[in-house]
Amino acid sequence: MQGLREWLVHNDVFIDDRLGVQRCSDGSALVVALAPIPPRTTVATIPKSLCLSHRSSSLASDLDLASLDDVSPNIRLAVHVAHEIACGQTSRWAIYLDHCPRRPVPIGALWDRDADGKALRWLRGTRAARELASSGEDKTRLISWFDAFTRKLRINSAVAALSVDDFLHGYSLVSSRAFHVDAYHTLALVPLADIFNHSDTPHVHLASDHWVCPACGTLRECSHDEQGGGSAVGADHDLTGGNDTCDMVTELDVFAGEEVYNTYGRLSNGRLLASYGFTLEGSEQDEILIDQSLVAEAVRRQFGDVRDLGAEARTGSLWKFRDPTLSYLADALAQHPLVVWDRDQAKLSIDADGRISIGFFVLASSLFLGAQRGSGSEHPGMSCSPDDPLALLVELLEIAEARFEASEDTVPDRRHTGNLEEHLRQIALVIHRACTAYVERQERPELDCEELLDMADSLSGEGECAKQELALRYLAGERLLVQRTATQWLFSAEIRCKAEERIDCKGREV
Ligand SMILES: C[S@@+](CC[C@H](N)C(=O)[O-])C[C@H]1O[C@@H](n2cnc3c(N)ncnc32)[C@H](O)[C@@H]1O
Repeated sequence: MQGLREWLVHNDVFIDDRLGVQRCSDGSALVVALAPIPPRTTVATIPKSLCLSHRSSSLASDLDLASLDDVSPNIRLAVHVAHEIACGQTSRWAIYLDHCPRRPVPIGALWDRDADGKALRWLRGTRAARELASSGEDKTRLISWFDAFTRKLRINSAVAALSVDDFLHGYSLVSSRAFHVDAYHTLALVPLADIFNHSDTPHVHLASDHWVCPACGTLRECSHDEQGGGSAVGADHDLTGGNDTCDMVTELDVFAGEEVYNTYGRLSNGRLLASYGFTLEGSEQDEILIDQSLVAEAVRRQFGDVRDLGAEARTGSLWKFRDPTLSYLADALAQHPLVVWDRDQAKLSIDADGRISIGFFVLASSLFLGAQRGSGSEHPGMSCSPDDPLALLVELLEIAEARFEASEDTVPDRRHTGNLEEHLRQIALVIHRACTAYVERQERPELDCEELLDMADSLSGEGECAKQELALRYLAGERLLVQRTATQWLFSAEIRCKAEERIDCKGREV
């Protein structure tokens, strides 16, 4: 890595002497601390002019690439990166690119529908599969986009010689290594910053002034200010001076000898797998998304109601809390063991601790809460009016917490909670049913986390096997979380009995 370090220093990169860059036996690289480093230390500064972006690459002013303005930043930068790699030693970034993976990084987005079919099957019905679908950029689509793009190029265009493999390689580097730098470069490869691995409790983060002139990249006043910051590239770029750097800044104490981790963002394992090709065990940022249709169907089956709750929730007519209510609910849920606050009321999710989002709980409770609105029915011992669904909701949450913490039917005194207890039992069963249905849509729903991990352990090797192993470990993590959530809601013996009446020992509905 000495050659890379020299190249970085030669290009005005500052690297704290306490940082070491190491190459591992598998060819990957990482950053270690050679001595203790306190928090709030700037351990590296990288001039933005050294970042490889669509603004700085040797194709920056190539008119052939004007059509790239309409594609995603990932695809656009992938073409520029692929071209720089193809330039070989004539590229300004040759030494840096030599230290990047030479073969495509196996990010989920590039898994092949045929060759990696088994691995992809293990992802069926998971958050990872959802991430792959939502980006709209899988291998098949990328290949057809590239085909169409290159067909429109002039024969002697600088990018006409690129192969689809070059492009996919570039795409995998961009997906797994690029950062959003600022309003001018947008997405870019940032040498050195991209050697840090990711953690959900990172030591460093990348700091960069985002609000530069989007037309020329300067931090200072410029002629584009009067024009309202145009998007055309001016001839008089000024990328020098000021704090025109990307800085790596510590946010924790770093101890001598430990690996120094960055953060790529608050990313779920599904997203990490799709965009970076790895997952974190026990990640605090993990989150599973549950389809509205699953919860709506569970409500329908539990309460025997035929209304299409999913549609109601989608149109926002079900529940919309206003600002003062939002903070009240957020406070009520600050320490709740089963439900977590989320400003996005439409989000139905399970967090890394197995807590469901408030949107999930509200949808699961919707028929009950909705039925109370204006019903005039009395709830013995209730401190809220039946016309006040918010108070009812908070009361339900309080009882759920008390029941869960006590794990038995002793507190709070049932006489004071009246028939709310019975409604809560129904809601708990809805949540349990929705979680079970989530697993039912996945591959081999009868297998638990341990069994999936045993299967992953039995696989070894590279390529397709490694992808299958990754997919199995990912699925095992999801299964553990969803089954834990489902079980958490069976907090009283009565609910357990009711759930057992309709599911077999493998969690399947009977
Ligand atoms: C920005 S690069 C980090 C540097 C990289 N290790 C290298 O060899 O240059 C991101 C890639 O590093 C790997 N990576 C990063 N963080 C990781 C982690 N916590 N566990 C496993 N792999 C990780 C993944 O392959 C990911 O696609």
